[in-house]
Amino acid sequence: MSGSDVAGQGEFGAEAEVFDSETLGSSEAVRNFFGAAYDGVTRYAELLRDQGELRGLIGPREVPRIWERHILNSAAVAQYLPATGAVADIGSGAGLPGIVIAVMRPDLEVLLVEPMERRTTWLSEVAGELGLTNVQVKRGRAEEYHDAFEVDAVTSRAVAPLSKLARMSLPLVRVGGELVILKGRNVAQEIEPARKVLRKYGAAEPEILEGLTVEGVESTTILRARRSK
Ligand SMILES: C[S@@+](CC[C@H](N)C(=O)[O-])C[C@H]1O[C@@H](n2cnc3c(N)ncnc32)[C@H](O)[C@@H]1O
Repeated sequence: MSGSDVAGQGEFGAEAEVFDSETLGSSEAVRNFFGAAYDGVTRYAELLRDQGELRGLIGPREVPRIWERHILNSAAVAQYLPATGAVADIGSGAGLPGIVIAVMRPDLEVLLVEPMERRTTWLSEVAGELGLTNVQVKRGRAEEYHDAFEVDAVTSRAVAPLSKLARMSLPLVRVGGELVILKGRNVAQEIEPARKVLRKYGAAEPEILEGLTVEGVESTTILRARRSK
């Protein structure tokens, strides 16, 4: 994986403060936040820490900040997902946010859409290791599934600018469903260039939603757009 496509290099969360990931991951606030999902999320963080760099899933700089920039960041999206139904995470890569969602929301069916075999192998192994019976790994580009399935929500992080992401993802969202994507702080700038494609696929005006703050770690912004027709 080249440096440029390694997730989490400057896009998410605050750069200034560096937390000790192990300490953060075992803190009371993080335990309380995840509740019943804590053990599963912790196991996933350990797998990423031990194998993520070796398997080309995350860059070396990300290993000490897995909790801060990846787990907590991904967790922010869970609160905005529907109560039940199916969610497709487009471009799951190492499993962010898809695996975190699957652990936190066992009531949701989670489809992990990822074209690279090396990464789908990893995703299937992680799902097996964590005993996630609500995960399906779909190897391929999102566009290849446009006529294959529809879901209640599509999630995505660090895959493409909104205009491109909307084109690849909205055809997978059922009418009444939502695109719920993790974005950097400058997300508002992506809306104008995406308006035409959002209209084409019947998406309502996007909302910009707050992420979350746990133990002083601020996660990134979330953009949500409902498909109204
Ligand atoms: C920078 S990585 C981000 C991975 C993960 N979402 C994260 O935040 O760590 C982008 C991922 O999107 C995948 N991808 C690129 N184009 C795609 C497409 N058209 N459909 C689905 N996945 C795609 C890549 O293979 C890669 O795993």
